Amino acid sequence: MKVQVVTNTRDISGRIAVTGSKSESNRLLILQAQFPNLRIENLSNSDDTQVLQTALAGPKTIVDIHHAGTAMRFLTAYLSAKEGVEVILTGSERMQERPIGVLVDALRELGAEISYEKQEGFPPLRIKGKNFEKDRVEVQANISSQYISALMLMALSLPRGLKIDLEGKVTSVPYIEMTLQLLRQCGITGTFENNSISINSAAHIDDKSLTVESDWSSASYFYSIAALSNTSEITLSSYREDSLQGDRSVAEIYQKLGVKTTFLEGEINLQKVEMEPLKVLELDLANSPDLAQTVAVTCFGLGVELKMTGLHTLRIKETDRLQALKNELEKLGGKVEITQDSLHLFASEVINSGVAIDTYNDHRMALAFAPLALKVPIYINDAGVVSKSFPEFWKDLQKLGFSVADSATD
Ligand SMILES: O=C(O)C1=C[C@@H](OP(=O)(O)O)[C@@H](O)[C@H](O)C1
Ligand SMILES: C=C(OP(=O)(O)O)C(=O)O
Repeated sequence: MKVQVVTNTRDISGRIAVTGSKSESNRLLILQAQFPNLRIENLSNSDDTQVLQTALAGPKTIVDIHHAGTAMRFLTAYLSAKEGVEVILTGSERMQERPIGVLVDALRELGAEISYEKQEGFPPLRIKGKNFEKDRVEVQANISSQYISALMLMALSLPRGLKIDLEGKVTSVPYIEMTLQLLRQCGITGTFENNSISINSAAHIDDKSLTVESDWSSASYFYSIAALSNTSEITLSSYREDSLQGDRSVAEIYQKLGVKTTFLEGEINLQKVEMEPLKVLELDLANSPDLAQTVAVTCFGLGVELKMTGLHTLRIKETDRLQALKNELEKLGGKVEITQDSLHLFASEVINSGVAIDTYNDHRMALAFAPLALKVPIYINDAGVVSKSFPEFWKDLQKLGFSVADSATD
């Protein structure tokens, strides 16, 4: 479905309840599979969480996790350490291009029986569950933190727990810290110090109910709306100042772009404030890669030059996000230079109107470009992609006064 997004007002107000964090939800589901006395509140309603729930619901011979990176990586470790399991773990065409060799090598080192069904280093995988006896492994940490979180979530099932030594520059660190904090909230002990992680064995946990905080990556699109508006009074729930999510850094980033965040009881309020216009924004997003698209589009809309680094993981996500951003921002009239790990957007005053944005099977392309409707009418191709993380997004935009119309023509 292609949609046209427009808005007649640039004064945006409203109240939105955002779904639970998909990162927290998917970690807690893997823990719940091991400890059924764990209760989870405010679980994400994203596709990525639903496919993981379905995969964990009962034994299957083929598990298809579609586009969900966390589900693919977490299940690979979880299933390979489960004696008696025999399964083929697969995903979408794109998932079959997203590397998993680093995780498979680490698991094989521990005693796993995993083979590649098609291309070496990529899904689909044939997994035969085993009891692991080793308690120490080395893993390359500069490609995806999901490999490390996957090992941590499985580690507690090993008889002596697991020590994981991280090699190279560790990327997306807050996601590793989130995994450790959630383990601790369940009563499982562990440490993460000096590139070394230790997780202790746990056979059971006390009855526990944990509430997932709403998704800060999803909140970023409302920050972009606030920044591109004339005035904004947007309230989002349920958020807290002591979040486990690294993307909470969106609040500090958008402060520089004129958005003030006020933490209220379980909510945040986003207000556009008057400030001297920013000329250049420089950011290292190695800890918050999922914010890259949001920030790039906001800066383009505001005519701010943007120099982003730390983007080495973007090329192996739902699409090559660096190339996709360059393609679509240039269709709108922007000038963008990319390298393997950086993006430079030049300040521009012109925004082409009525452009149809391609989304490349990537939810964040649709989510990030839609707020630009505050500047020019815009079309979003394959608008349904948002359901990977944020199924309610188009309805929520309408609540804020945007018109989102099915554009069946052309
Ligand atoms: O562990 C997680 O929940 C995630 C880790 C990050 O991936 P990388 O570690 O591959 O950068 C992030 O981009 C992804 O959306 C979710
Ligand atoms: C990269 C993402 O997800 P995943 O890697 O879990 O597919 C994302 O949601 O932006």
